[in-house]
Amino acid sequence: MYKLLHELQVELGERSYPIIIGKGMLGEFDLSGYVGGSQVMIVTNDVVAPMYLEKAKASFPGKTIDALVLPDGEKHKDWQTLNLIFDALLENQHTRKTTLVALGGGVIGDMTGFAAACYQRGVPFIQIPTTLLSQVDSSVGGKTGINHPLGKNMVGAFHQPEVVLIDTDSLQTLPPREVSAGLAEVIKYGLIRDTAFLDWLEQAMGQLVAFDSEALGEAIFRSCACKADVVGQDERESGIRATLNLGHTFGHAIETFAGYGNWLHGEAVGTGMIMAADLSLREGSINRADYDRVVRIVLKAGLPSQPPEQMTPADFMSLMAVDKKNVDGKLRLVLLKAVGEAEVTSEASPENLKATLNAFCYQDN
Ligand SMILES: NC(=O)c1ccc[n+]([C@@H]2O[C@H](COP(=O)([O-])OP(=O)(O)OC[C@H]3O[C@@H](n4cnc5c(N)ncnc54)[C@H](O)[C@@H]3O)[C@@H](O)[C@H]2O)c1
Ligand SMILES: O=C(O)C(=O)C[C@@H](O)[C@H](O)[C@H](O)COP(=O)(O)O
Ligand SMILES: [Zn+2]
Repeated sequence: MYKLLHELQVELGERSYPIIIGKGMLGEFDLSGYVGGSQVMIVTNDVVAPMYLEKAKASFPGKTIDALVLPDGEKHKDWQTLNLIFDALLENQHTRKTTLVALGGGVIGDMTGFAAACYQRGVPFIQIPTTLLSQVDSSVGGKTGINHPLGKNMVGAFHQPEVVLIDTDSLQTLPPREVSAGLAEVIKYGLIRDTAFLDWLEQAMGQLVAFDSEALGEAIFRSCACKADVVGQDERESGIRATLNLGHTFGHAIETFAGYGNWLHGEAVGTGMIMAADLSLREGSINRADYDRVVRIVLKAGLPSQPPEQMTPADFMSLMAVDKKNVDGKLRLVLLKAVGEAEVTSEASPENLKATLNAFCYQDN
């Protein structure tokens, strides 16, 4: 029998939905009430399927279930793989009443959500995230999409799920590197809006990297609460939601430069948050002790603190020029006003930005 730990609600009027967090949920918790029609298509990958697909099927009693197993990895978050979802839906005669189910990490969640946003002009979908990163971040909020060779998440749609089901037991099979990657987004919430959470993370980090189930459950709950609150205020990123991008302007540039999948998203965000903190220090909005605090917690989570060796300041500048936050050709960055408070600004001094890039890149332009 499952154990329900927490239930939260993302408040978005008629698009509101619950986030259900517990242990032993997969296969035990009945999700069929969230499926409008009779058809379900579970989309997963070749790493997750052997571990969790049969269990996931058992969460939809009474439904006709098809499953699609995609190749694993960030490098497959692309048009070709997305098309495999449409192929499978059409080959199996899925109608407008079908429900897609994303079973896996953020890559599967983003692609399945985007397929759901597009298929026959939009069908419902359910998120069953199985990585720490997807449980604390990507399964909540309705950002869906794929990568383009020239930029991360450049093609996509906002499309909210019907429900997010989080089984914390699934984390026990994750490689340690993936837990660290998920912790980057967890730390992000502390840095942008919750100093009490950051204090807690500093003392709980040892347990978190050691897969302590209770600590992970708490981190997931508090992260989802932060994200649900932000998304509830600003579903389509016209304001406060952009602060969830702390570290991502630098981080997305790193992921694109390195070739999708060579740096994990969370690793790039970890280094990106340190670079954003360095720029915030140069801008005079945080002090040296704050900066050191950011570096310490990122390192304690087992994340990298330097971009790839071959990456130059010019590489950063050209890749950051396609960031989705930019307006009228002007870079907009998320910087720290304090530890626990973030702002989106296009006013960072070009000299300070140059100094940050020079400080972190091994190579000159
Ligand atoms: N939509 C959003 O709001 C949002 C937020 C953050 C990140 N993202 C996106 O999410 C992606 C990163 O997600 P991710 O870190 O989950 O990566 P991922 O989906 O690639 O999963 C990481 C690895 O873990 C494997 N895996 C999944 N569950 C497992 C389990 N329980 N046990 C063992 N292995 C398991 C996967 O197959 C994969 O190899 C990026 O594409 C990023 O851009 C989106
Ligand atoms: O939900 C959001 O909003 C975020 O920015 C969460 C990020 O962690 C996530 O990586 C997101 O996919 C980035 O979005 P993008 O619009 O910068 O591509
Ligand atoms: Zn992210």
